[in-house]
Order: sequence, then structure tokens, then C-alpha cells
Amino acid sequence: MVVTEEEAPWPVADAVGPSADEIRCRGLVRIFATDGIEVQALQGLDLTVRRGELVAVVGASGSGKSTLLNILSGMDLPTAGSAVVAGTDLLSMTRRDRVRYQRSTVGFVWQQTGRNLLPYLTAAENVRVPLEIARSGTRAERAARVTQLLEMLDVGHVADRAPAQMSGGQQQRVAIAVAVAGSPRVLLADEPTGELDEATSVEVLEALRAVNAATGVTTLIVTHDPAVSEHVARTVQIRDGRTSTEVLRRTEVDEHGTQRHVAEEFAVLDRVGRLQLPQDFVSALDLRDRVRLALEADHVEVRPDGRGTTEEGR
Ligand SMILES: Nc1ncnc2c1ncn2[C@@H]1O[C@H](COP(=O)(O)OP(=O)(O)OP(=O)(O)O)[C@@H](O)[C@H]1O
Repeated sequence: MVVTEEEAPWPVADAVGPSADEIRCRGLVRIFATDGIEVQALQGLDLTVRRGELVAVVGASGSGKSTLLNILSGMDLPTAGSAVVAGTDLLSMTRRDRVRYQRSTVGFVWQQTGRNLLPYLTAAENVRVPLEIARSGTRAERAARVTQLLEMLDVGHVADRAPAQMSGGQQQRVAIAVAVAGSPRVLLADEPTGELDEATSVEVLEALRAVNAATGVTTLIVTHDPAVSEHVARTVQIRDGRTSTEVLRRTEVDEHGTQRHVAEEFAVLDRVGRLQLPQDFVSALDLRDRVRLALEADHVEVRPDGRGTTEEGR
């Protein structure tokens, strides 16, 4: 990556302060009903992402990731709960608000490389499309911005190639340039490495990280790949339609100047005090049906029931 945060030739989207909430979901529920059968894809999901943060939402197939992303991208509405993104209440948008929201508030990178780029345009022309639609700046300024964006993503050398003449990783990096061309406040990436090999995936994740650092765009990556957590400071695990645990990574430097990467796992506590125990804890102690809780001075103890039955009245 060739542009540092200090050198970024466009505004860093951090003017309102880094602590503001850019994505705020509260108690999101999405129920799908087909043939009389109800599926609760989201079961009261809470998620807060602060302005400028880079967060990965990770979960197994069927955990509700796509449902969440469809809501955040304004393509679907929750059955209950609230979702506010960059100050826009996604539940009360008019049709016109929705078009504006999808055109300028959020940028998207999809899993299918073919879905991100127009196949008959070159990389540079693809990046120019959102700038032309937004009519931002003069012709010369738009051309300069296209060049800056492609260079920032390390794909300046494929500017004149059509998508079919690029590798999958190059296509995804051009797709990121397209997604941030209109300076959206939020970048949503749906399995952006799903069609790539391991080495190329790392390149694309690092490109997302660099763009987030250089432009300050709040970035949410949704993926089933737990390896993503090595590339982001915060990973939120989604399980059965709710956020269950979070891994926070940070770099510590000791008194000898040696760097150490520290990853800590936390359980997510919702507003009414519910939390999900990690599956390996549950299995290790064979926790089932009900557990004993004890409040200690500085922690809460969870122990197996010990009676081996759940029937009432025994
Ligand atoms: N349109 C729909 N109609 C009925 N059920 C649906 C619909 N969309 C999703 N579901 C169900 O909701 C649950 C969550 O689906 P979702 O696609 O959000 O999961 P996911 O984590 O994105 O999975 P994957 O990684 O396989 O895409 C699943 O049980 C799924 O079958």
C-alpha cells in the first residue's frame, strides 16, 4: 500500500470525533416465514461499531450474517429492533432516502468478483462511474482521484484492463476502490475473500485495512472465515442470530521495545444481561439445560447443575 494516513489526498472521515457510533443495531429480529414455517434469522442482535472502526463479523453458515448485511445495506427490513447507520434510521427511510443511502452513505464489496465491476469497462472506468454519477469535482479532479484510488489499492498498473484480464485479487482491490470512490461513511464487505485463495485473501484483507486507516471509512467485513481476525483489531462472533463473543487484538510494546500481539476474547452481554457461553466451555463441563450461578466479589461463577435432570418438580 503506497499512501499513508498523513499523505491521503482526500478527507479522512473522522471530523466528528472517533468515538461516535456509526453503526448501531439494537435488538434486531428478522423472521422469515415460508410455507408456514418460521425461521428466526436474527434473534435480538446488538452491534455497535464506532466511527472509523474496522470490524469483522464472523459466523458459521446460517448464523445470520447475510441477513444482517442485507439490513445494513438497506435492502431488507428487520421484523423488530432498530438499526441506525451514519445517522440514518434504516427502518424509517423513504424510497428516495434509500437510493441516497445506497448511493452515497454506504459502499459495498461483494463476494462474487463479477458482481462488483462492470465487465465491459476497464478498472479506471469502473472507478470513474460513481464519481461521474455524483458529479464530484471537475473532469480533471475526477481523473486524478481515479489514479489516486487505484494507486492506493496497488492496482494502478491494471488501470486499462477489463476485469476478465485481472486476477481475482486485483478485481477485489479495484472493487474496493470503486466502493470508496464516492467517500461513503461506511464500507460493507460481504465475504470479500470468499472466492480467493489464502495468500490473495490476505492481500485483500490488508487492502481493506489500509483503506480504513487511510480514509477513516468505518468498515464492516462479514465472513465465515475465522482467519480474518488476524487482520482486524475487533472480531465479533455471530451465533444463532445474535452476537456471542468478541475478540479484541492489540499490539503491546515491552520495555525492550519488543512488539507482542495480544488477542483477548470477551463474551457479549446484551442490555438485559444475557450472554452466550462459548461452545467449548459448554462442552468441557458438559453444561446442559441449567447451571448454577454464584455472584463473587469480582466475578460470576457458572457451575454445572449437578443433578443431571431438567424435569420440573423433582
Ligand atoms: N429469504 C429467506 N427465507 C427463509 N429463510 C431464510 C431466508 N434468508 C435466510 N434464511 C434463513 O435464515 C438463517 C440465517 O441465514 P443467513 O443467510 O443470514 O446466514 P449466513 O450466516 O449468511 O449463512 P451463509 O454463510 O451460509 O450465507 C438461515 O437459517 C437461513 O436458512
